[in-house]
Amino acid sequence: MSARKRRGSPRPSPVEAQNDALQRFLPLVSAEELPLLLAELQRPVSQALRANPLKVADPAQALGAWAAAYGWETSPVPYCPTGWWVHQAARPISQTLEHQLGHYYIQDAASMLPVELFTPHNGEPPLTLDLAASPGGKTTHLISRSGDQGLVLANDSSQSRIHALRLVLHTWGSVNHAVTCFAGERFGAWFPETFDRVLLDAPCSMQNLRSTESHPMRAISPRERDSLSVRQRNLLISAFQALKTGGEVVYATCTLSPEEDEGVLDELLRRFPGAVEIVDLSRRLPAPAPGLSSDGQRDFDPAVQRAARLWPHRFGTSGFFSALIQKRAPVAAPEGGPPARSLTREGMAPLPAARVRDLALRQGERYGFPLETVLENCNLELWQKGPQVWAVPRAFLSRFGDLPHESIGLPLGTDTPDGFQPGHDWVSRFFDQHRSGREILDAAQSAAWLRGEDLPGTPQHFAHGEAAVVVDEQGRFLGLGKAVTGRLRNMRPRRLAG
Ligand SMILES: C[S@@+](CC[C@H](N)C(=O)[O-])C[C@H]1O[C@@H](n2cnc3c(N)ncnc32)[C@H](O)[C@@H]1O
Repeated sequence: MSARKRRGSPRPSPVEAQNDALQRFLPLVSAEELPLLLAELQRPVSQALRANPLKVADPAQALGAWAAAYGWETSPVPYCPTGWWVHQAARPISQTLEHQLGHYYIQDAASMLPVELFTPHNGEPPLTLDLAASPGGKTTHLISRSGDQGLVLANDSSQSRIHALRLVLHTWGSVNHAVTCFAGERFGAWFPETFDRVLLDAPCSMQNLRSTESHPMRAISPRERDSLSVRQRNLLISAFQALKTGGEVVYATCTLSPEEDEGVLDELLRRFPGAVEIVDLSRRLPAPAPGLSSDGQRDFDPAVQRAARLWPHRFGTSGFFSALIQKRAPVAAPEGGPPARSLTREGMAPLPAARVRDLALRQGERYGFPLETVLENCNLELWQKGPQVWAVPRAFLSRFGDLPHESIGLPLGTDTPDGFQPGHDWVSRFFDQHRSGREILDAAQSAAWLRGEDLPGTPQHFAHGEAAVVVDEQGRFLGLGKAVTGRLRNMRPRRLAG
């Protein structure tokens, strides 16, 4: 039991925690900016969303259509072309079909900055490591930025947060990713000089000056802060070692504590002199938001001012910190290879070529879906695990084939006694390419279907046990159905019931 509990003193409320943090940060804000910060903190922060270019061909056009349909008042997030604030909403942004389908992700606007900082790739699609990824908001952004080409290795050390990460990536429709669960500190030794991009969205004290219902601020002791900054430093060193020379690391936190922000960058610069280049972000942002030169007790390396410190009044966000770091020279890394467990030991086996051809033929005949072309364009192979068939990234197999993983790629579907049943997330991702085998529902039927009900009556165009792609009158994907005697059985995943 903690000393506080033994003494019976109550924990500071989120508002008290926010006030404490504000008092601590006040000396770091200039006299001219202070009134702006205080005024900003009186305003509620607007919700924001980021559109999914894997599923939405023209994000701006889609945003316009959603705004009209759901009564949203929006404005663009200036540094993220796929991001918008939603200031007013007749229908909440968390309660739409498009949200369920992964057409957009709800994300604080500050959190849209870090991934936008990576330089656009040209040539080979990038090999990306997301070192602390759960629940996966920024992982989806990394996947959008690479067009789901190359590979995103999404890692998080917390087993209890892996399920959420996997779900977010499957809903987003990503195929070229793998999920692992290791301490991020190990990657520098396991994979030195390997990745083109590394994102470290570090575990932090969340002293961001905005306490919301979903993310209440809590008080942090100096001891806790110190131990967090040691962890952040070790994670950033590991991220830097795992990066290829010439590659980029983005370091981000959702805290304004200098010990966890500029202080961590300062230590990286000292650790690897001559190898670390902190990129000047002043021209990359709509207005300057420089890092601090000092925390009041010690002066930092002047290079850390090139980072972005988002006091809430800069862009109307929560407090946030981000830096883009380039690797100019190789650095020493501890020795030690990664653990290995073959895919066969995981119960996975490559699908024989004849079975792939057969599946492709049936998918083509029934849904007009060009399976082999999609596998080729996305650089995927089909593997079987139990009754499930998975589309697995070749980039994972060739580089990390034996690395124990939590999941890789996306399920294409499942073998059932009634034949092959396509996977919901697969069809949702490649919906436009499933041109036939559709069942169109009217408005009343669609509403019932979305409540999880079956559709009464035997569907005409489907053999017994066959899967139908169910759409509404606007042509939106409502899930898959299975034709059985007397009804179309609702196969929407239970997680979407509501
Ligand atoms: C700020 S959150 C990441 C949020 C995520 N990037 C997103 O955008 O949705 C930090 C994450 O770091 C993870 N974490 C904490 N210590 C870690 C470590 N040593 N190695 C890897 N992950 C760690 C936590 O489990 C937590 O999920």
